[in-house]
Amino acid sequence: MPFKNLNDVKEHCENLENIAIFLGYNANVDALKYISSKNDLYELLDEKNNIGDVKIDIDKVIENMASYPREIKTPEEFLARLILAMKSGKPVEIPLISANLSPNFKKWLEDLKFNEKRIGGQVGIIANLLSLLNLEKIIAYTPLLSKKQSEMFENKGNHANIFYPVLKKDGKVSLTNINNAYKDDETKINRIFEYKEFDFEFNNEKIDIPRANRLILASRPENLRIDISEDIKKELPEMGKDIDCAIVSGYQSIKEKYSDGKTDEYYFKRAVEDIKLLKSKNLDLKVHLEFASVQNPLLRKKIVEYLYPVVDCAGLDETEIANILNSLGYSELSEKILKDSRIEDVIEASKIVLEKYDLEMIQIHTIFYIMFICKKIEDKAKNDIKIAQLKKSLEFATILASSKAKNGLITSIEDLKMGLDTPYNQYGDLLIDLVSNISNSSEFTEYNIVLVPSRIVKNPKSTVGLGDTISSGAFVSYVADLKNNNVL
Ligand SMILES: Nc1ncnc2c1ncn2[C@@H]1O[C@H](COP(=O)(O)O)[C@@H](O)[C@H]1O
Ligand SMILES: O=P(O)(O)OC[C@H]1O[C@](O)(COP(=O)(O)O)[C@@H](O)[C@@H]1O
Ligand SMILES: [Mg+2]
Repeated sequence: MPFKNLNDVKEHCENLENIAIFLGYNANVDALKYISSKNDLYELLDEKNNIGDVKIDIDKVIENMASYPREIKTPEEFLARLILAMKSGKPVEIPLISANLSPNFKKWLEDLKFNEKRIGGQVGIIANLLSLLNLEKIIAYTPLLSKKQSEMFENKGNHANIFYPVLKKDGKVSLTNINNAYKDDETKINRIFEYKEFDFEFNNEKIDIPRANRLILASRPENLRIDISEDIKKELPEMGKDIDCAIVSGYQSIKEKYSDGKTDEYYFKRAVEDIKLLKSKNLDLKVHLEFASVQNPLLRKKIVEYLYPVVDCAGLDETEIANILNSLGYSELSEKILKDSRIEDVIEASKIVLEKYDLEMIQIHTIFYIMFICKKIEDKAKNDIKIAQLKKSLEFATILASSKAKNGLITSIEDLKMGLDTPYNQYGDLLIDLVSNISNSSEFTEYNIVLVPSRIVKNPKSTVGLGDTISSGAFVSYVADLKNNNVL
């Protein structure tokens, strides 16, 4: 066990303090609605509750559960997807295109009471986490930065360490404290439905929610473009020189077509350029891509095909790897993962993706484990050290996740005691044995498969952002090992 007590965790955090990172592209405000009991759910379904003066048509909810709408335009479509999500206990994210919403759904959403607001989006969540872990420098880039949004970035380290690139009047770009860098932009608000484990009845069926989880209704503002303006873009090579790593994400917001005629291809090509520019003067720069749920299979495939070839590491959850496999034509394997969640299938899927795009490493997080898969180093002694380091990075990530699950937020390094005190889940030993058997099979002789069981919090305060927390914690620890002792 690499971390026996909080001091060991603190010591590990100190290794991260000389790391500088670039984060792009998505931050938003998450408005959270807690669904903690069947009564909270029945209230949403109640025909007479009239949220926004809207009468819910339960027959339509039932019809929509069968048709599984991928885009949501009405309250009944939303409630159908919510019940399906609760039935599965799996993470779900669905885009909301404001222009397409029915007037009823707009009124319903406006009238719905949310419990709290927090920073969201991969960039938002990761910037705040890495700030309190005292990283040297965090360049957090997001195209929209309203005043409200900029204030939600918390410079919590022992020095202000979250910066935003600002174009000055003299034409130079200056890295400015993000709290002072806001523009006249709109605030992007996502609605998060956090449900707990409980059972309920719907349409004469008893549904037992297997796991607390979240459904995200992700806004897609028309003027949000996943892009960096030319003035800032030209500075990327210099920025890249001064950082050790980057985490990119947010491509799930890219649309097939925009009102000005631009297309997804345009933005994907520019996104590839950004990564190449960041790496152009720093060949050691490591780039991690954090995946998210993408409902459109064509766009999902394009994210993978454009971007995986230019990044080093990929982070994703079990549903996301299954969906990628589906887009790449492996529908049978994808179905198996979605249905049975077998680790053997997840490992096979990861190997397919790792090899196809020549990635250095894949990190998968599921409810029961977090796992790295990467190529072995030939020298056995060095490889053993590498395995120990990778394991430590994953341990650190599970501690971060379970601290956040317990408390909703991580407010200081001291909070990590909560995660440290949470035991591994009950399948931990079994999973370690399974992975050890798979690692020893002839198919995996060239690979390290390193797994750490999750520390599941039974009644999590919230679950949104846990994946981002895990991925950034594991990746930054990996980069710190590369930088600080060069064994990997
Ligand atoms: N209740 C939980 N306790 C600890 N860790 C958890 C809990 N629920 C989820 N997790 C971890 O977070 C990721 C979620 O990743 P997403 O990218 O947000 O889907 C999950 O895989 C678990 O490892
Ligand atoms: O797709 P969008 O609109 O950028 O939003 C991403 C969403 O994913 C999150 O970043 C959370 O992701 P995870 O739960 O996978 O860590 C939310 O905070 C945010 O609402
Ligand atoms: Mg995620």
